[in-house]
Amino acid sequence: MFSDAAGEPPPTDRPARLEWALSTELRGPGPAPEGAPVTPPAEDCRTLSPMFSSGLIERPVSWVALAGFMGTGKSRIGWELSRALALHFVDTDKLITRVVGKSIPEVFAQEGEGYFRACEHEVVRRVTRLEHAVISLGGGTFINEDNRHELLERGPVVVLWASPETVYQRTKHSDRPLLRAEDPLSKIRTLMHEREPVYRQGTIHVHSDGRPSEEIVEEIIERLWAWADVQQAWADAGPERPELGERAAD
Ligand SMILES: Nc1ncnc2c1ncn2[C@@H]1O[C@H](COP(=O)(O)OP(=O)(O)O)[C@@H](O)[C@H]1O
Ligand SMILES: O=C(O)C1=C[C@@H](OP(=O)(O)O)[C@@H](O)[C@H](O)C1
Ligand SMILES: [Mg+2]
Repeated sequence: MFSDAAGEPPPTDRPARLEWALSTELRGPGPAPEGAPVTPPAEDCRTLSPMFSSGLIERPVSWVALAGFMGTGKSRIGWELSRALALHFVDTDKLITRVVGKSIPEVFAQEGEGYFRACEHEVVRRVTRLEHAVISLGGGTFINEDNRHELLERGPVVVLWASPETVYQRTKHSDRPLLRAEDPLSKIRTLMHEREPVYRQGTIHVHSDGRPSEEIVEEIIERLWAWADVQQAWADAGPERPELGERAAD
């Protein structure tokens, strides 16, 4: 059932499978996620342009993760953002489905949520070591404290936000195991309310309600430039930078 583009069977143990799945993902951008515009690349770019790691492309960051509730657009916006910034794209859910060899609903049903969360953690540890990548997380990935810590240590985490109603509209025809309920909208409201304080710990927050994806991507890039400028200013200030208390009094 599984073979990579070269026809090689994947390894059987999980860490090696993870490396294998990542290497196949990083070979090229793969198909656009559901709903994303399929814009033909300027050149055949199964692999990214050699310029992408050469320092010749100006971009605010060379690694960024997208977090947020289910249906806020992490997978789609992440893919579009990766095209705009000429970075690799990794969707952690997609990676898990490749590693385990099952869809996300099958993993939840057959292996249990705990197993899925363990896979998620392994994937986080691996993707935080990548260079030149946009990482779209699953909705629960950032909720785990260890994952959150590792991600925020690595780089900016952009949190996408949407109202429960928008999330419901965007997810009602898909199978998200956690949203299988008699009243999915209530389930969305409850779970979103529980998770909201944790999502607030992200670096940059962007609303996605009623906005076309291009506009969201544009805002993320602008906000990443502003964030990178601040990081640079702090780095330039060196050890003489004021303590937090002094800054607050400025
Ligand atoms: N800004 C947007 N406007 C309209 N539809 C969107 C937008 N962002 C995402 N979608 C659609 O909503 C659905 C869920 O998006 P997805 O990227 O899978 O969300 P997530 O990964 O956060 O669960 C997909 O069908 C996607 O095309
Ligand atoms: O919020 C969550 O706990 C989950 C979100 C899903 O990803 P999306 O946010 O991409 O739908 C997927 O990882 C899994 O169904 C669990
Ligand atoms: Mg997703």
